[in-house]
Amino acid sequence: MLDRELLNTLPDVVRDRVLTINEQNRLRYSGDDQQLIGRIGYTAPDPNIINDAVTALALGKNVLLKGPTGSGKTMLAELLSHLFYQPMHSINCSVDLDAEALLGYKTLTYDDSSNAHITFVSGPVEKAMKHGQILYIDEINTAKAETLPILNGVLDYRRMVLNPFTGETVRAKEGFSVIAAINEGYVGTTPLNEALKNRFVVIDVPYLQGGALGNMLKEQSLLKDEHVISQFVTLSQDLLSKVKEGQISEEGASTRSLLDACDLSAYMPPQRAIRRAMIDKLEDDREKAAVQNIAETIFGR
Ligand SMILES: Nc1ncnc2c1ncn2[C@@H]1O[C@H](COP(=O)(O)OP(=O)(O)OP(=O)(O)O)[C@@H](O)[C@H]1O
Repeated sequence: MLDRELLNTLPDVVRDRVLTINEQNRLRYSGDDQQLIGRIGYTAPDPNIINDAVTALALGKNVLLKGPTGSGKTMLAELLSHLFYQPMHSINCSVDLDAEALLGYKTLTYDDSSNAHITFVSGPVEKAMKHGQILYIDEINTAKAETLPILNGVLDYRRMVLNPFTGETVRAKEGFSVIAAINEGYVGTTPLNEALKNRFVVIDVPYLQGGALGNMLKEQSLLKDEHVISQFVTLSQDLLSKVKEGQISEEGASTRSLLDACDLSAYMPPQRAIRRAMIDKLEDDREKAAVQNIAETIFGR
């Protein structure tokens, strides 16, 4: 079901467009494809995030979600897939990502008479293009610079790619769209090449804060004590101030880690939960001490 409350936050023209695409896709997709349709779960720190991402996609733009680790970029991509009722094919980039991981690979198959055939198994880029569906490219800035140019033609007005393994020129069917995510400045990432970045509309995805964070923690975490949840919201706020002052790195204030700490706190004292889920992940001793101090101020020793 579409989330009516969420849809009502969108301007009329955008909402109508989403409803039309959603309805058309509902009639098109069944079975396997339905399993690739994302879930509702993302809470936006600012309603313009969803509004602008939906608008850009409805206009056929590529969307680049930019934000720190665990800020909900994948969840937002899933929500967009859900809103458009459009299956989503995902690629998790890394330095090992190669053309085969994007486009597909050849393999040997056997028919009923045990005769061997070489068949091509489509990768996520080819599948999303041929079916006119969503391609989600996670951590696009961890891929090797040599691999990404394959995507240039896919991302611009041509919407096509030459598959070197089959010799086929693949053209995207209507409805094909691309959502990518980057985590700028994180270890192991490189700044995204300008030509590639130029092909996207950029949406910033910051960490949730305040009341919206409290509601999300209430909904998603195992912790049900409202007072302790509000203490975690304060912890997050104080951590983000330290991030702004440059005392701790952005991932020290990750919503994902905060959620883990809340879950653990349902079964152990918050201080220990914070150490396991947040402090011990950090490399730098000064950062560890800074988080520890904040936690002690809020939860006591
Ligand atoms: N705004 C949010 N709304 C709902 N859940 C959130 C939000 N932000 C973070 N979360 C929670 O944190 C977890 C991590 O979110 P997600 O995997 O989408 O982050 P990400 O930005 O894609 O992370 P990474 O950059 O590490 O891939 C989710 O499973 C979800 O439970």
